[in-house]
Amino acid sequence: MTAIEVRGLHKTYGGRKVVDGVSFEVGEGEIFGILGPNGAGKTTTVECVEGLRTPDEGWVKVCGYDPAAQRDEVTRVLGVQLQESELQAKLTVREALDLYASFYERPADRQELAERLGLLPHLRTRFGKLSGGQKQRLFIALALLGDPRVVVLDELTTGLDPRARREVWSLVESLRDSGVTVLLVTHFMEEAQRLCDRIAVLDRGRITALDTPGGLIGRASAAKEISFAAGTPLDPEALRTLPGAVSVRTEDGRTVVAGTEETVAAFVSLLAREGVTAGQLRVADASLDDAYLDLTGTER
Ligand SMILES: Nc1ncnc2c1ncn2[C@@H]1O[C@H](COP(=O)(O)OP(=O)(O)OP(=O)(O)O)[C@@H](O)[C@H]1O
Repeated sequence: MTAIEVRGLHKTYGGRKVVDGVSFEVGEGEIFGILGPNGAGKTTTVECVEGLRTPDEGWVKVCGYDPAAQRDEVTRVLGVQLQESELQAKLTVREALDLYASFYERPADRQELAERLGLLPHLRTRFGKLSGGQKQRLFIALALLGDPRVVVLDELTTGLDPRARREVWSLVESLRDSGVTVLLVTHFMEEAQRLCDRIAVLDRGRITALDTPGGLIGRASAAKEISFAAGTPLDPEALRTLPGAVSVRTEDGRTVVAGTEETVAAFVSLLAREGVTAGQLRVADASLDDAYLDLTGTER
């Protein structure tokens, strides 16, 4: 089953195309990430999915409904994360839950939701007094009040400390486990790598890659990193000319060779040939960070 279908989306502001032919599908129960540099068109794209903006060209379906024309139907199936500025600082958590529950014919059980999101101890706390992690948990609760089949989360963990971020990640995973489809906009590679089943990399309004995190990493020109103690007696030139080697650098007292599977095999042969033992040898997969920089050619 397809939960979200986006076809040939275009949006122009002041003569500049900010979304330029974006198409993708999100399967039911999937966590689908949209990753890209500032101004890539991520928010514009997801706001077209939410029905908050109307595309110049192209169309969107959410659970088969058109967000622009079938608002009521879409409201019933889609949960949208609010931005911080959209809640009054003086509203308590309970009041916010009550207010947003009143928007739905059959809202989810508020008590159960508050419990699931760890908000029970904060029901009487005013929004303005909540920590960053608590605010985000409240936003997730509000997005889930209509018992949606699909939720859109835009930069959910921006500004959170690592512990709060991990808590929010666990919540998103539990959403998926309960069958909810998640469309997630993020700047964080670690977040995308951990949570997303598939990721669309958006750059200057176009999707430049769409794959699983593992698939994207596999496309990085240097899919493997070999590192070892810098004192290991190996000729730098011999390292640079290993087949598939992309770069050789020194980092924190270690020599790091970026390359491919072939580089790793050739490196092992080189050690055997030279009769050298590489101190503190490690071979690691490239990260989504490396793949992202390769795919967008942009610094985040
Ligand atoms: N209503 C608008 N009017 C004019 N320009 C806009 C409007 N909305 C967005 N833009 C421009 O469109 C481009 C894409 O914006 P968008 O917010 O979709 O990008 P983004 O990928 O979400 O960026 P960020 O990661 O910084 O949030 C930006 O250059 C932005 O300035």
